[in-house]
Formats: sequence, C-alpha cells, structure tokens
Amino acid sequence: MHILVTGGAGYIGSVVVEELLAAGHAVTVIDNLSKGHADAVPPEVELIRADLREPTRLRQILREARIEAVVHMAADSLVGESVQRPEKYYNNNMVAGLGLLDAMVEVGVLRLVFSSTAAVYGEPERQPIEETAATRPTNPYGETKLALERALAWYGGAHGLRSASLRYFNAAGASARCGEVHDPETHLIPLVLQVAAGRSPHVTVFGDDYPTPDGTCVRDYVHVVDLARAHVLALDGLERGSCTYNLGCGGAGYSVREVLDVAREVTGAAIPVRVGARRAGDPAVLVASSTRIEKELGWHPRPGALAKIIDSAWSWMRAHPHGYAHN
Ligand SMILES: NC(=O)c1ccc[n+]([C@@H]2O[C@H](COP(=O)([O-])OP(=O)(O)OC[C@H]3O[C@@H](n4cnc5c(N)ncnc54)[C@H](O)[C@@H]3O)[C@@H](O)[C@H]2O)c1
Ligand SMILES: O=c1ccn([C@@H]2O[C@H](COP(=O)(O)OP(=O)(O)O[C@H]3O[C@H](CO)[C@H](O)[C@H](O)[C@H]3O)[C@@H](O)[C@H]2O)c(=O)[nH]1
Repeated sequence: MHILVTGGAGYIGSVVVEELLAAGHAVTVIDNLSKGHADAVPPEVELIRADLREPTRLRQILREARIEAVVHMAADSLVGESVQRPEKYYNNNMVAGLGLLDAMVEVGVLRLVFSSTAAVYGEPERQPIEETAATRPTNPYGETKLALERALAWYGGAHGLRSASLRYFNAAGASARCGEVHDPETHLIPLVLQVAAGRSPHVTVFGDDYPTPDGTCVRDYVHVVDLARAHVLALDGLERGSCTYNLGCGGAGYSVREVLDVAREVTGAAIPVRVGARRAGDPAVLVASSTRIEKELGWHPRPGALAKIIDSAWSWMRAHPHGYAHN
C-alpha cells in the first residue's frame, strides 16, 4: 500500500517509516518539522514539509499520491505543557486530527492507524491496564487523544473509516538509523543518557514518595522498533475491522531507580541523582496488558527489554553526538 505517515520525521514516526518500508509499503511523510528532523526520514521517502492544518494541501496530497492508508502520529505530546496550554493541544491534536479525518473521508481513504497513549486512562484502578479499563484522562493531552479515538468510532459507523488506535506506553530506545532527539528533552531515558555522556550534571528523580516498592514511579518501557512493528500488523489487521490496542511490555514495569541502575550497567557511568518534587500529573504506576494485540495480531515485544532498550539508545547517542544534522 501507499501510506501517508503524519509526523513521520518525529522520534517514533521515523522508525515506523523504516518498518513500513521493510514490510514492502510505499511511504510519504507529512511533517511541519516543529519537532521532527528532515534527516530522520530515509532519502527514498518523500518528505512534504507542511502542516496538517492546511486542508487544501492535505486533500491534494491524499489524491495525487493515491494514498491508501494513513498512520497519524503528528501531535503535541507533552503532558505538563498540555496542562499549561490546553488550547495548543485541542488545536493540534483534536482540531487538526478531525481535519485529517474529514479530508480522508472526502477523498475516500478509509484506513487509519492512530497514535494514542496510556494517558487516556488517567489514574487507573488496576494494573496491568487492559483496554477495557475506564478512560478518565487527567490532562488535556490524554483528553484530546481520547476525543480523537471517540471520533474515529463515530466516523467508522457513518463513513466506513476503519481505524486502529494504538495506546503506547513509554516508547524508548533507537533503531540503527533513528533515535530520540527532542528540544527540550523531557523523557527519562534520553535525559539519563545525557548525564552518562557528561552533558548534564545529574538526573532529577521526580518524587520518591510514591506507593511503589522503591518510592519512584513505575512505567512500562517499550522498544521503539517493537512499537513500530505493531503499526505494520495493525494496518493488516484493519481488514478485520476497527480496534484499540495497548502497546507495552507488561510484567512489573520499571521504577525510575531501576531505570537508573540499568543505565549505569549499560553505560558504566556513575549517573548522579538528585531527588526533586513530584511532577504534576504523573500517575504512580502505568503498566500495560498487551494481551489483546498479542492474541489478535501476534505482536510480541522482544524479551530482556530494558537493558536492550537503553543499550540501543546509548549506541545511537554515541554515534550521533550532535543529534541529526538538519532540524
Ligand atoms: N513518545 C512516547 O512515549 C509516546 C507515548 C504515547 C503516545 N505517543 C504519541 O506518538 C506520536 C509520536 O510521538 P513522538 O514521541 O515521536 O513525538 P515527536 O514530537 O518526536 O513527533 C511528532 C511529529 O509530528 C510533527 N507534527 C506535530 N504537529 C504537526 C502538524 N500540525 N502538522 C505536521 N506535523 C506535525 C512534529 O514535527 C514531529 O515530527 C504522538 O502522536 C504522541 O502523542 C508518544
Ligand atoms: O527528568 C526526569 C524525567 C522523568 N522522570 C520520571 O520518569 C518517568 C517517565 O517519564 P517520561 O517523561 O519519560 O514519560 P511519561 O511516563 O511521563 O510519558 C509517557 O507516557 C505518557 C502517558 O502517561 C505520554 O503518552 C507521553 O507522551 C509519554 O512520553 C516518570 O515517572 C517521570 O516522573 C524523572 O523522574 N525525571
């Protein structure tokens, strides 16, 4: 198929593009490069530098490139910022998302894989979290992602749009070509590795008084390459209808202190730590049950996860000490 990847110059998007190509699909990327990097897009893929909120351009791209399916990853995705600036998230995640759906329906592109998030669950009552758990987002980021998920269900009924909403837990790691470069960086693993590389003096642990075994937050880190492979499976799965899947590694997850310990083993660096205040909006534990996608689509994240994830990110960082060459 010819697939349009929105946000394909971003961290996860660039790896999804690699996996789609490896599966034999043709790919076009649309990205406004607000956060993405032109160099993250493989040279054989057309990168259209445009904003999703350009409706005429969007329809033209869908028609002229004869797009058959869309992987929609373009979004703003910082939980804290979304609380400070809800309008930015309602605009870019919900309004722009709805504009994309309208363009797709008008042009007759009726297959979509959507990047959703564990943030739709808010503070879940039970771990691991199943897709049937209550969705009660605690920030505008999760709220706007959930709003688009719900719109997808209604557009499906009315217009025959088939969709897969993939609720990612914590994406981490790198492929051989693509790694995580955000400015500012807010994610734990790249921040820890910046300290290991001597670029920052210490990691701040956001709270050590959570009701968890060592007092720090527990998360479910999933290798970005495994995550990307799920998109290929989800596209194939659309033949059977619409669906919603969690994407995590399950198990017990890893606390912030466990992440630090594994990073020390992988890098051989001391990685000094300071304990700071809790970060607003951080649930204590977020661990996925990914049983549904394992059973229905045969997706299996690779075992031995965290050390391999951190090792891949560390290798990429050392090979690309200045990140990407262009934006
Ligand atoms: N990183 C995670 O752990 C995580 C977890 C859950 C969900 N997600 C979701 O996965 C997706 C990708 O996340 P990421 O970490 O790769 O983020 P990212 O910021 O690296 O990538 C997003 C890309 O979208 C582009 N973009 C944003 N708004 C756009 C617009 N209006 N028009 C065109 N391009 C636009 C940005 O330039 C960027 O390249 C997002 O939808 C995010 O909400 C990420
Ligand atoms: O400097 C830091 C950075 C993070 N953390 C902690 O490390 C854990 C992971 O934090 P990240 O910022 O790496 O990731 P989040 O769990 O906050 O966010 C991820 O999960 C969210 C859903 O809950 C969203 O989907 C978001 O896009 C995705 O990156 C959290 O407990 C956080 O408090 C620290 O202690 N210090």
